Amino acid sequence: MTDAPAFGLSDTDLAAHNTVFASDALKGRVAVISGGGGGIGRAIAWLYARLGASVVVTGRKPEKIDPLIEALRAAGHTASGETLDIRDRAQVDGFWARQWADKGGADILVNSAGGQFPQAAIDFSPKGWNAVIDTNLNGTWNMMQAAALKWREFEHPGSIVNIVVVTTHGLYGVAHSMAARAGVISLSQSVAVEWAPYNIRTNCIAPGAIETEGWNVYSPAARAAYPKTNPMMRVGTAWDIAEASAFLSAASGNFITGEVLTVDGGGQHWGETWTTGKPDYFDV
Ligand SMILES: CCC/C=C/C(=O)SCCNC(=O)CCNC(=O)[C@H](O)C(C)(C)COP(=O)([O-])OP(=O)([O-])OC[C@H]1O[C@@H](n2cnc3c(N)ncnc32)[C@H](O)[C@@H]1OP(=O)([O-])[O-]
Ligand SMILES: NC(=O)C1=CN([C@@H]2O[C@H](COP(=O)(O)OP(=O)(O)OC[C@H]3O[C@@H](n4cnc5c(N)ncnc54)[C@H](OP(=O)(O)O)[C@@H]3O)[C@@H](O)[C@H]2O)C=CC1
Repeated sequence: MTDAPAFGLSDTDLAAHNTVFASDALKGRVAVISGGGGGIGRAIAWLYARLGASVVVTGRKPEKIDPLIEALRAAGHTASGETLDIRDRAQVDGFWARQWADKGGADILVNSAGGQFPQAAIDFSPKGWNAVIDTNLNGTWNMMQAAALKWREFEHPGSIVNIVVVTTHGLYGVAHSMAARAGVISLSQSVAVEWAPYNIRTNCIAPGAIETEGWNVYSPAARAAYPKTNPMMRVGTAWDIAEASAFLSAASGNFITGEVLTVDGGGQHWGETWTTGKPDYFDV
């Protein structure tokens, strides 16, 4: 079990957390979750499995994925996984080919793989910029297109949820990620139309400050300010995102496509998040 993470919910928490959904809300569905070993992806894997889905978790590090699969199976759920770098198109295509050839295809894709490092934009190195764009924009696209090609080939309906960030207001020190995620949102809105004839829905979730192990890249001072970045004056949990994602993936989302569901405690309307710490210039 990947228990007792430094930040966020443990497998024990996720196995027992209350849910508003019926236990068969995703019965018989196969859900692929990229970044499934991370904080939000792991919560999504637990919730979807508990709602009856067979979950397939992917990520680069087997040490994050393997214990999760073991824990899900020990709890009686159907789970499998593969190591996969979403930036590597050949790996992505190979994964989707195997998923359809040997593992029963897929109905749902959740792209939770992603991330960035906090730095003032003026100091970005070309390599750092490219790493974040490649991960969040190209990597997400690789997974989306590879999934959609299979859904078109097999004339099978599909649903995609992309986990992005709030790009409209108030998140600073991660301009590379803002650029990439704005790209993912626009892309998702475009293909929501283009792929509607294939019965593929594409939506995004924009989380606010959600306490997960992904917060390790932020300084203690930056993290300490996160609860005050929204009018609810607290941070959210990975479960908040998992339930929003389930809403979009399950039948409750059947008439929703091209949407961005913001789950940020109202932070898009009030508050600001400085991942690098707030510069004195703005501290008036
Ligand atoms: C509430 C707040 C909002 C929260 C939002 C969240 O999403 S939270 C949760 C989200 N979770 C996460 O965000 C997960 C954590 N994030 C990551 O894993 C990475 O940021 C990644 C997504 C870019 C992966 O990149 P990768 O696999 O390629 O890893 P790599 O290590 O090889 O880096 C490549 C290059 O990037 C550069 N560079 C990297 N770090 C720094 C830095 N601190 N400083 C400066 N530059 C940095 C550097 O150029 C480096 O190359 P070098 O110079 O070393 O040869
Ligand atoms: N937590 C928060 O406050 C917020 C999070 N988000 C976004 O939500 C998503 C999930 O975040 P969260 O769970 O908190 O972060 P985590 O860092 O816990 O999880 C992200 C996961 O993505 C995986 N990943 C990163 N790069 C790649 C890659 N190239 N190929 C495959 N997998 C990759 C990592 O797995 P591995 O290391 O094994 O590759 C990691 O487990 C991210 O996109 C994040 O930016 C958005 C807003 C706020």
